[in-house]
Amino acid sequence: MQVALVGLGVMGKNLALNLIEQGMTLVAYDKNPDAGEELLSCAKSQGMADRLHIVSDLGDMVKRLTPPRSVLLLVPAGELVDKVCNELVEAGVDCNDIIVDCGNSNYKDGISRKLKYQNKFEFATMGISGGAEGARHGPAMMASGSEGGWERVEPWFEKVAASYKGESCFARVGQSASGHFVKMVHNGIEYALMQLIAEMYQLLRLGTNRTPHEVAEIFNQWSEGALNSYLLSISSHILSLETDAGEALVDLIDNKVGAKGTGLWTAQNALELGIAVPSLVAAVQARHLTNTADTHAAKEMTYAAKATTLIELDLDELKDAFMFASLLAYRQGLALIKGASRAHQWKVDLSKTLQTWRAGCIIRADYLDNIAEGVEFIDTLETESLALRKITGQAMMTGLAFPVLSSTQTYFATLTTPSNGHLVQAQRDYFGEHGIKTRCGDVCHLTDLVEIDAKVR
Ligand SMILES: O=C(O)[C@H](O)[C@@H](O)[C@H](O)[C@H](O)COP(=O)(O)O
Repeated sequence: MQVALVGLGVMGKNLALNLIEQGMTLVAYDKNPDAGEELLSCAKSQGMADRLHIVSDLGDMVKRLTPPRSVLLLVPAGELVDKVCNELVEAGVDCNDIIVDCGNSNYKDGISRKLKYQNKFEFATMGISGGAEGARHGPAMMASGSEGGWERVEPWFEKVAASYKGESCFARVGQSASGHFVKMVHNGIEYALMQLIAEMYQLLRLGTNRTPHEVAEIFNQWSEGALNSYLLSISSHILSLETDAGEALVDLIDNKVGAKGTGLWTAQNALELGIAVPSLVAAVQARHLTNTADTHAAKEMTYAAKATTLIELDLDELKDAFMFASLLAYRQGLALIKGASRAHQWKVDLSKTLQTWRAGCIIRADYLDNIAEGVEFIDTLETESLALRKITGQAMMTGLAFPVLSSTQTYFATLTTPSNGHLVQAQRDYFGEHGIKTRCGDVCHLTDLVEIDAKVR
């Protein structure tokens, strides 16, 4: 099986070695010739160079591929994807060929590209998760589209991808560009879980005066149980790392957090679709806040450092609260995928989606076993929901910031306690006559129910 790959950055280079290792013959290209050289020497050192052909331009790539061709793109999201697609068209790809955009592209670009290239070649989208390690040894692959080209490459990707309990973590999750939407939401959940773990660390370290090492120990214990997850394990490892001088590695790192866009898109699309994912949105804004100090606005807002308060914490309660909040982050993400699939008629298969998240990806976690049975069980977790409420209250008393923990508690409380929406509706009708709906279902105005002599001016 011959396949081509454009883009030999961190993900591209590692996926290339994985594809070759799985028996594919690979034609690879990167506009930076050093990237090709580096891949070739890696392949040589692993005795796999015979199935690798580095080409110096896309024209040569197309010539070397036996039709029908399969080309994977792992280039930065944006106009570069179109530049490569157009060059491949000039080089001779045709309607029998499939080009799969595997980068973190915005799904909206995926939708427009499917239309744009429909008479030139099959354009398909696939989200790949797992970082360098995942790409090399088995990533999660969230593909989409029902075109003929997939049947040709699917058996190979099922081998290249991670597997969980004998099942591949490659799947076509739905129609159109839903593969990129699902990967985007994967990253939105990733943001929330990373921030939640950082908040647990902050609460333990500054709220109870523990060292990074002691926090690493606690996370380690949690990883031995149902809370085992990739992000918790790497956080425990990071917190245990020290310099030769005995300094905690984390204390050498600046607090400003980067972001490449998928988290932001998740928040934007949720707001556009009117689907509440407060934990995922809070995680995006938490990153923005770490960069606020540099913004002009901050220069006008000088907040003197505030003292924090130490608290006593029940570690079992903290663990239950963390578990519950983590489950609710997935729940919000799955609700967003469901809502978008309905809005775009993508027929996204949530169980296939969850299967792709079982191994290889960044948000892989043992408790996905439970979620795969359906998220309803979350409502039965009384002890954990009480723990989240209690821990959130205690955390607030420290004076430290817990944007994801608190927004997750609020999300659950909003879904499980009486709403205050009736007053907000009354306010809207009072000043804007926007109308209200009574509990009996009648649509009217306040003045249809009571006499209002004089409104507040
Ligand atoms: O699933 C993955 O393998 C990662 O999510 C990967 O896609 C990348 O590391 C993120 O895009 C980083 O995103 P930020 O730069 O926005 O944190």
